[in-house]
Amino acid sequence: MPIDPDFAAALAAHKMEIDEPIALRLQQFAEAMWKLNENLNLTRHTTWDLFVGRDLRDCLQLSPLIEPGEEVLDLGSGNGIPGIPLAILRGDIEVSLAESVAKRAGALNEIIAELGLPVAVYAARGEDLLDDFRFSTIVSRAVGSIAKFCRWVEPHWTSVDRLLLIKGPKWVDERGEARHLGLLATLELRRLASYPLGDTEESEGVILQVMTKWRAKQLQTQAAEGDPGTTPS
Ligand SMILES: C[S@@+](CC[C@H](N)C(=O)[O-])C[C@H]1O[C@@H](n2cnc3c(N)ncnc32)[C@H](O)[C@@H]1O
Repeated sequence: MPIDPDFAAALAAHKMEIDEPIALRLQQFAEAMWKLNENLNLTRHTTWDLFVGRDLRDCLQLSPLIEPGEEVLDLGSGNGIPGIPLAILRGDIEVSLAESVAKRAGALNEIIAELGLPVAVYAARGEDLLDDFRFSTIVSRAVGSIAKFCRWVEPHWTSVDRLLLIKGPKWVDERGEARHLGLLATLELRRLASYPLGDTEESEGVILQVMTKWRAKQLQTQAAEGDPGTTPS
């Protein structure tokens, strides 16, 4: 299968250089997802320009923030973003997807099978999985506010090291809300990446890392002692 010229043009327009074998896998993902979208309402990003400029941009910003060997859960995977592109971009990590709507989880399973990716799909609420499984990082986009995530994960911080949340410009308001509700008192929130979204000049995407202050301190101590630990700070 050759690279779709419109996909190649969108990558060039957004100044993204991706090795051809990886680009072909990403193309296969987008096409499989769009096919299922006709019945399942998985995405409104149905052009190569939106797929590259929004979806892929977020995934390419997220990818380098994850360490080799990490076990990553995409919570609220929906159309598979960011989890599936992440699994394509990073063969050195283990990706699982959680999607609470059974039909969408079924669609994710179909896409995973078509791409032959070693990714587990759970038709479940992501936070409930933390009763039985452990992940080093939960990644998520467009699922809930910072406050919502703090509440979901609050009883489960022994089952996850950190959250990496992809957010748009409203993240500052969300942080204010979470602070106001006292939900960040024992947590450290850091902005690890910010990048233009291209909608307007001011429109910015960010990747926020949330972890317990206790865990952040532990990682700092490990770094000072020359032990890389399991997740970066
Ligand atoms: C707006 S979609 C976002 C899909 C994708 N992450 C993206 O960025 O395009 C949100 C998805 O999260 C799912 N969802 C919401 N809360 C969830 C939870 N606690 N656990 C698992 N899935 C959840 C919804 O069913 C929906 O499919």
